[in-house]
Amino acid sequence: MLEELYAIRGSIDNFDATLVYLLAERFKCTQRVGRLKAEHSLPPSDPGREAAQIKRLRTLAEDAELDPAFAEKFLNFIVSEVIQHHRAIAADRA
Ligand SMILES: C=C(O[C@@H]1C=C(C(=O)O)C=C[C@H]1O)C(=O)O
Repeated sequence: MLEELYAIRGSIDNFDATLVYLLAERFKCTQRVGRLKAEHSLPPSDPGREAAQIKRLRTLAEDAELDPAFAEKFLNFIVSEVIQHHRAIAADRA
């Protein structure tokens, strides 16, 4: 039993590592978007884009048998952090 538990935990650790790498790459992209927005005086957030992302992710989550409410909450958590970064980038340029 313990052998199986440790094996499963090994996989969980690998998944967590990929999440960190995925998030790091995503934040590199959003930082670039933040710099572009600041250069062109665009607002930090884009509610229309966010609504489209939520709709898409909820469908993907359903297909993947992941709770769509959780997928939405998770995206919102990340996007609010991104918007704070964009505000900081814009403030640095002001
Ligand atoms: C990255 C952007 O800025 C914000 C952050 C988003 C995100 O993290 O996906 C999406 C929309 C924006 O509110 C963008 O406009 O594309």
